[in-house]
Amino acid sequence: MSDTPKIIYTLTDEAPFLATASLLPIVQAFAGAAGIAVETRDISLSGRILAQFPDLLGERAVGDDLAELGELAKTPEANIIKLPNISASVPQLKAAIRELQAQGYPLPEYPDEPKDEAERDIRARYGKALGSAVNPVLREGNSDRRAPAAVKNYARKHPHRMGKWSPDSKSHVAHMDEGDFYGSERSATMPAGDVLSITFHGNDGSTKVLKDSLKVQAGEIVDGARMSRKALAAFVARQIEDAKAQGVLFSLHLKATMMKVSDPIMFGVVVEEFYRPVLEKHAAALAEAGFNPNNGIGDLYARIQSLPAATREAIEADIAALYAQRPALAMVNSDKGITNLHVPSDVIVDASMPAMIRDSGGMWNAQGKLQDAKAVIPDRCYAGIYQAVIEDCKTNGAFDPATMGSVPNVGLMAQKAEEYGSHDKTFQAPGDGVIRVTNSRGETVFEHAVEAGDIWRACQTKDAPIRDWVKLAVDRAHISKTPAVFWLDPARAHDAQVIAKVETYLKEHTLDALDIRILPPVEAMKFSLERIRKGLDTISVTGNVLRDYLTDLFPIMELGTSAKMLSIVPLMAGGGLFETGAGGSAPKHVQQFLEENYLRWDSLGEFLALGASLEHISQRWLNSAAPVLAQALDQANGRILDENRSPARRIGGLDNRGSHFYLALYWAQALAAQDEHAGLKAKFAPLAKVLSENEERIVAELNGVQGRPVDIGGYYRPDMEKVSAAMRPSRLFNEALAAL
Ligand SMILES: NC(=O)C1=CN([C@@H]2O[C@H](COP(=O)(O)OP(=O)(O)OC[C@H]3O[C@@H](n4cnc5c(N)ncnc54)[C@H](OP(=O)(O)O)[C@@H]3O)[C@@H](O)[C@H]2O)C=CC1
Ligand SMILES: O=C(O)CCC(=O)C(=O)O
Ligand SMILES: [Mg+2]
Repeated sequence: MSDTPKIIYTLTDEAPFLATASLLPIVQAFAGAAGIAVETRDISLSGRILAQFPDLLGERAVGDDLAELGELAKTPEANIIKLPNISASVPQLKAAIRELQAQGYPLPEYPDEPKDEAERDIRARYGKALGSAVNPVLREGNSDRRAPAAVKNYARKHPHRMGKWSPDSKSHVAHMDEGDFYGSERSATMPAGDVLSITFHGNDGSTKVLKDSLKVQAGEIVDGARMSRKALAAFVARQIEDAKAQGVLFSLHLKATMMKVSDPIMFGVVVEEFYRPVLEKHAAALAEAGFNPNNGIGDLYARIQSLPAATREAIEADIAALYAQRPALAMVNSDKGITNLHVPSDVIVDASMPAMIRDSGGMWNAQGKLQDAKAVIPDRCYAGIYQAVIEDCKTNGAFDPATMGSVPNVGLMAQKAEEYGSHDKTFQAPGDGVIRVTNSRGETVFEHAVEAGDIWRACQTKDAPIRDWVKLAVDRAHISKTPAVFWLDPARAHDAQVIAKVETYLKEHTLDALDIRILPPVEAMKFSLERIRKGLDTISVTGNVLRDYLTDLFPIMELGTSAKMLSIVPLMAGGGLFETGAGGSAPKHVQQFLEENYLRWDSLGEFLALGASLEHISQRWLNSAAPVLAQALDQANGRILDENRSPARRIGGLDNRGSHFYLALYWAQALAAQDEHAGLKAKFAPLAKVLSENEERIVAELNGVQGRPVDIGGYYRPDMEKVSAAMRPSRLFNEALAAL
C-alpha cells in the first residue's frame, strides 16, 4: 500500500459529468487539506471510443483509463468513486462518433455490416465501447446498496408524490410461457478447472465453433439457455392483439444496454412484429436504406431520408395508417413523437417499470396523458416480480413513502456474474441444429436444440464471488438486525446450483438470532411487500439481474429516485468501489440545462459515495484527518436534507450548483466546529467564515445565471472550459475555495 491515500474520481457523461465540473473542485480542496489526493480518470463514452484508436489519433490519442481502473480494482489500493455513465446503444454510439468526427478526430465510420478484415477490426474496437462496458470491468466485488438512515428518515418526513392506484387498473405484465430462457435453462457446477467449447452442429451436417478456450474454474457454475425466435414472435403478435382488445398501451421493457447482445435482438423482433405489414411491403427499399430493426423504428425514420421522396412518403403514410390499426404505443416523449419502439436504450426495464408503478401503473400516451399499459417483459426469469407488485398495488393501493419499510440489497455481481457477463457467449443460431457445450475431454456438458435465429447464451458464476456474497449478506443481516431473503427459484436450473452453494456457505457463519430464508422471486417479493407495508425492512439477497432491478424499484418507491442510495462495492481484493446511486445519467437533465442553464441533478449519491470512500481511507490508511473529514461530511449531508438544500426540479430554486455550495458551507462549518483535529479546524475556520458571510451573494451569483440557453460545445465530449465556466459561475465562491 502507498503512504498517501488516493481517491480516483471518474469523469463520465451527461448530467453527472456536468455536476462533476462543480463538485470536483470542492472535493479536491477539502480532501487536499487532509492530505488525500483526488485524481480523475475519463470513462465517458467519448473517452472510451477515443481510447480504442490510438493509432489514428496521433497527438490527440488518449489513454485507456477504463482498462487501467479495471486492473486497479483487483488491488487493495483501489478507492474509486464511480459515477453513472452512458451504456450506449448503437444509435448513441453512432451519434458520439459523429460528434467526435465533427470535432476533428479522424475516426472511421461504424461499419453496420463489415465487409473485410479491416472493417471487422473497426467494428470490434467500437464494440468495446458499446452497451454496459464500464460497470462489469470495475465490479470486482459484490454490491451493498441501501438508503442511509438519514435519507430514509428524510423521505418519511417529506414523502414524494406517488400516483394513486385503482383496483380496476388494466396495467399488467405479459411474459412468455414457453420457448424462453427460463424454460430452457441448463446448468452445471464444474468439478474441476477446465476449458470448454461452444459449437453449433447444423442439421445439414455443418459445424461452427462459436467459442473455444472458454476457461472455467473448479466450483464455477456454467449455464446455457435458449430463446426461440419463433416463439417470441408469436408471443409478441398475440400481445399486440391483446393490447388492442383491452384498450391499453403496448410497451416493451428490456435491458438492451446491459444485455447488449441478446436484448437488441429481442427488441428487433418486437419492432418487426409491430410494424410487420409496412416492413414487408417496403422490404426492398428498407434493405437498400440499410434499416436494422434491432436499432428501433427511429433508425427507419433516419434511414429513409436517403430514399427518393416518393418512397419515403409512401412508407411514412403506411406507418401512419398502421398506427390506426395497432394498439397505442407507450411514449418516451409524446411532444416529439418518440415511442417506446424508437430506440432500444430509451426504455430500460430497471428504471422504466418502477416509473410505471410509481405513476399509478400508467405510461404516457401520444396525447401526453397517463394510460394503463401492457408491459411486455418476454422472459419469465424475472418478469413475475413486477406483476406481483402491480397486483399488490391494485389490492392495497399505492405504497406510502411516509410509512413504508425498506428493502436494501446485497447483490451477487463480482467477476461478471450471471447474465450480465454473458455477452461474449451469446449467439444467434446460424441454422437449425444443436448448440452444444463440451469439456476438454469432448464430453457434452449440456446442449440445446435450436432453430435459425434463436438466441442462445451461456453465463458463468464463479465460486469465490458466491461465497463472498453469502458473507456480505450475513454481515448486513447482523449489522442491521434485519431478516434477509435469498431470491432464488429451485425450479430454475441455475438457481438450484446457487442454492446448493448458499446452503454450504451459510454454514460458515453464526446464524443465531438471524432470520435467513431462501424464497423464489415472486414469493420473496410478496413477503417483502407485506412487510414493507407494515413499515418493516427486509434485506433482498439476489443475483446480478435482480440486484439491478430491485435497487431501482425499491428506492424509486421509497425515496422517489435511486440517486439517493448508498451503493458500495467492497472489492474482493480489499479495495473499495463507491458507485453513486443506482440510477443512470438522466439525459433529460442535460436537455433542461442546455435550454435554461438549470441543472436539477441531485448529487446526494456522490456525497454519500464520497463519505464511504473517506471512511474506507480511515480504515485502511494511517491518516488522522480522514475520519474527521468523513464525519463532518456526514453532518453536512444531514443538514442538506434537513434544510432542504437539494436541487428543485424546476428553474427558480437552488439547482445542482447551489446544492454544492451548501455542501461546502456545511462541511466547512462542521470542520471548523470540531475539536478532534486542530489542523483541520484551523484550515477550515476561515473558509467557513467567508462562505457564511457571503452566503446570500454567492447563492445570488449561482442562481443569477439561470434562464438562458447555455453552450457547452458538445454533448458526448463537451468543451471542458465551457462546462467549467457554466458550472462555476460564482467568482466569490471559486476564490474562497482557491484560498484554502
Ligand atoms: N450505473 C450506471 O452507470 C448506469 C447508467 N445508466 C445510463 O443512464 C442513461 C439513462 O438511463 P435511464 O434508465 O433513463 O435512468 P436514469 O436513472 O438516468 O433516469 C431515470 C430518472 O431517474 C431520476 N434520476 C436519476 N438520477 C437522478 C439524480 N441524480 N437526480 C435527480 N433525478 C434523478 C429522474 O427521474 P424524474 O424525471 O422522475 O425525476 C430520471 O429521469 C442511459 O444512458 C443508461 O445507460 C443507467 C443506469 C445505471
Ligand atoms: O451498466 C449499466 O448499463 C447499468 C447499471 C445498472 O443499471 C445498475 O447496476 O443498477
Ligand atoms: Mg440499475
